[in-house]
Amino acid sequence: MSTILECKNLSKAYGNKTALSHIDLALESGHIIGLLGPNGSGKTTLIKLINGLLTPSEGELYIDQNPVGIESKKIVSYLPDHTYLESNLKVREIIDYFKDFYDDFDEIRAYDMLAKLQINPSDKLKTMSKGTKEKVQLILIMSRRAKLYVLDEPIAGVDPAARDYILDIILSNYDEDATILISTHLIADIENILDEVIFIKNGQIELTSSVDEIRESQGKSVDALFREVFKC
Ligand SMILES: Nc1ncnc2c1ncn2[C@@H]1O[C@H](COP(=O)(O)OP(=O)(O)OP(=O)(O)O)[C@@H](O)[C@H]1O
Repeated sequence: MSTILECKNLSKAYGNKTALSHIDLALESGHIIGLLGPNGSGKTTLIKLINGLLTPSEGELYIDQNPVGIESKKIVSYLPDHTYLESNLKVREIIDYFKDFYDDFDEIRAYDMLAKLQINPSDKLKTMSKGTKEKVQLILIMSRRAKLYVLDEPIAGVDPAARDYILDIILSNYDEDATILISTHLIADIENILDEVIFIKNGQIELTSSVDEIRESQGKSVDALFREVFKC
């Protein structure tokens, strides 16, 4: 197992507003990790730094031993918290774009997941419900053979009945030595697939732990511990 992501004394401020403060973090490959914290705690800021959409105010960030840049972008598959796909396109046209754009895009995997979720590749995005659009975007992101998947609120718009099914599909399609970092508020829905959690509060790491450790040492679920730690 190797370190897929490392933050050293990482800070980010927007003007005089500190969003992340002196974060030290190392993530091992081969795990599914929940990035959990209340609104405004710094999750999206960290995710944007990982993806090179923001630059640190201080400190360093390495992905698979490389600083964030062209090399790291080749191995990170990123699902942002908003839709950016052109809504006038059909799903199969977007798949063609992804194939051209990413060497590691696995078309067969994408069509297989679409079929399992009964999404017609000939449909245009603009004809789909918000939840179905989110499913399509997630399928595209998970169809890359990336080393690190970074998912910002992946199932927020998906109905509860479909969430487990989607999570199963994600799990059955990703390589076991890859890493998934998931930011979510839907902890109870997702905690069964998590190996590790990071609790983040006011831009600082409050806790990093394996899920098993939380259950064994605290005798509670991640969701219950989160509610306790972040009680308003
Ligand atoms: N562009 C910006 N300009 C100024 N402040 C910002 C900007 N983006 C985020 N912030 C601030 O940085 C802090 C962290 O925000 P961030 O979006 O990273 O939190 P989050 O944990 O992702 O929140 P949520 O769960 O609500 O999505 C917040 O206080 C937020 O107001």
